[in-house]
This record gives sequence, structure tokens and C-alpha cells, in this order.
Amino acid sequence: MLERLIHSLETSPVMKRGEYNYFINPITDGVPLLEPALLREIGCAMVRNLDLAKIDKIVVCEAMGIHIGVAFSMMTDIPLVVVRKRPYGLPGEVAVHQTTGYSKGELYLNGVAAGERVVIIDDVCSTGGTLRALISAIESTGAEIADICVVIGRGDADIGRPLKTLVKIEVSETQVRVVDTCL
Ligand SMILES: O=P(O)(O)OC[C@H]1O[C@H](OP(=O)(O)OP(=O)(O)O)[C@H](O)[C@@H]1O
Ligand code: HPA
Repeated sequence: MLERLIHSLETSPVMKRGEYNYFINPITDGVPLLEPALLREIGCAMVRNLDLAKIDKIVVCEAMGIHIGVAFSMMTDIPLVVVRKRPYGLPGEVAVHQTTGYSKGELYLNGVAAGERVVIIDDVCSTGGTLRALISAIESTGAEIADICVVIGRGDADIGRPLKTLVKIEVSETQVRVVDTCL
């Protein structure tokens, strides 16, 4: 299991975004293309690794959480909430101030209510800026975060909660190395 993911990571090109070594991979970028078998492999690994008891919703961030969230939602029949980069001004909308290793931005959370149990999934955790901001936004709604899982863990970011990763990687200026897997 995870052979496709490991192969795709270890053949990922790396580019500079400022000082940040940014790897380019189908799961984290959607390019050059997403193979259905890779999505299935990741969906199955997430189902095996997440605690799905009494979960009301899956929460993902636009853009690169969406394909993973869709695969996972279709496998589990749990509804999906997409945290968007655009505000809608709906009642209860929560702004999420996101900082990554190479960007700053605003995301907007809708569709999560007090008392609900949610799981967060995403493509990658690097500095942890996105997950920390999302966790505090979800907590402000009064919902409970039951579990958090990313496909790829890069570095040792502290998000203040346990974080499950399917694979852990190290990224140099030229290549990605898979250093651990959840299996
Ligand atoms: O741990 P961090 O340093 O926060 O990095 C991880 C985040 O960076 C990427 O999102 P990005 O904001 O680049 O948007 P995208 O999903 O549209 O590519 C990725 O999808 C994660 O959400
Ligand atoms: O190196 C990266 N590649 C793709 N997406 C990312 N999101 C955070 N870091 C990265």
C-alpha cells in the first residue's frame, strides 16, 4: 500500500518559491495529472487511519484538499465542507487567516455548527500555518475536532493537536525523500 504515493513523491520536481523548496506533485498541485488509482490508494489509507465514529462532516481547504475530500467523502458517505478562498457573507461565516511557507491568505469557513464532530483532512502539512488557523476557526464555532489527517507531513510543525500523516517526507533543493509511512 502507498506505493503509488511514494513513487510520485520520490519523482517530484522541486522548485524555489522564494527561499522555500516547493515540491510539485499530483496530490499537492493537481499536475501533471491525478491518477484515479492514486486517489483510491490515499482514500483507502485515510479510511484505515482515521477515527470515523460518529463523524458529522469532513472539512477540507480549497484548493488542494478538495480532490482528497471528494474521494474520502464518496468512500465514507460523510458530507464534505470546503473552506473557500472567497467570502460569502453567510450568517456564521468564520474568517481563517492562513500563513504558509510561501504565502499569506484568507480562507472562509461555512457549514460547521456547534456540537458537530468533524475530521480535518488536507494534502500536506508543512509549516502548520494552515492547520493551526483552521483548527482555531473550527473551535470558535463550538464544533469538536475528532481527528486530523494529511496525506504528506513535511517537517515537524506543531499544530497543538495530534496529527496523522500517511507519509513523512524531507525536501532538499533537488529531491523529495519519503522517510516514514503510516503502515
Ligand atoms: O503547512 P502549511 O505551511 O500551511 O502548508 C500547507 C498548505 O499549503 C497548501 O495550500 P496553499 O495555500 O498553497 O493553497 P492551494 O491548496 O490552493 O495550493 C496546502 O494545500 C496546504 O493547505
Ligand atoms: O512544497 C510544497 N508543494 C506543494 N504544496 C505545498 N504546500 C506546502 N508546501 C508545499
